[in-house]
Amino acid sequence: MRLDVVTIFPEYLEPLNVSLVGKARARGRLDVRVHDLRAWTHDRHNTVDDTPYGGGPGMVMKPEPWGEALDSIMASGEAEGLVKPTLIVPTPSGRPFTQALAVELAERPWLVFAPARYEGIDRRVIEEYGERLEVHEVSIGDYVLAGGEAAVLVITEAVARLLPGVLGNAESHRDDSFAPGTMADLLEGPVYTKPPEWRGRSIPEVLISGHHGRVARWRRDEAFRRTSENRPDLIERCDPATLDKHDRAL
Ligand SMILES: NC(=O)c1ccno1
Repeated sequence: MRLDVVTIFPEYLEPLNVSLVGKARARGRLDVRVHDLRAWTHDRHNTVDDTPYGGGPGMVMKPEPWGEALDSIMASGEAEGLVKPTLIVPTPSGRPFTQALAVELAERPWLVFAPARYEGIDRRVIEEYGERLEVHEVSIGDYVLAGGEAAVLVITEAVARLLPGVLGNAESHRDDSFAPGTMADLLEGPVYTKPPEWRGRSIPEVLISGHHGRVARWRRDEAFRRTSENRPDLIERCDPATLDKHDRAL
């Protein structure tokens, strides 16, 4: 997967050089290219924003630098044999970024991120590229950040960990919270490791029972309990047949 990020704060994306994403890049699973939007400005001040039409607070990101940047990046990808990227625009007014969308995006060969600053990007940029590309305006939560770069880090990690060969154990994301399938979209339950006793706290006996069926049942029940406590909305969403299927599989 190739992944391009256009930003006025390239240094904000330094974390993409470390940990899981950094290792994926080192293994050639991920080709990450960070671009400074100001490279596509032509005035002395490298201007990327201006006052909003209709008045109001703050500034809006100008369409010209974005248009030149996205056209240039698309041309570079096409020169490397890539067809068209999926454009991702992190914004508090986007649709929720979910594990299901992460799974969908992990199947794409090329993602381009357009994290905005200020009050956002001139709408005509989304309209222009929406006619040519698949565009996802996504929110990582019901809060407003100073810019979309933090959301790019979140989305990139959620997608990168799903790429083949990135997670050490290919099974690791099978039981992820929110992962469709065996845990029926329930939250992950509690996890434990050695030592068996810590500050007078022991681990659930079932986990050292050696009885895989009992362990699986315990984990499912704990996932159900934690989901009921923290995200009852997910229980409502659960398809009873899926839950039953999981029970039958235990
Ligand atoms: N909530 C978000 O995804 C977001 C992106 C930029 N600002 O907020």
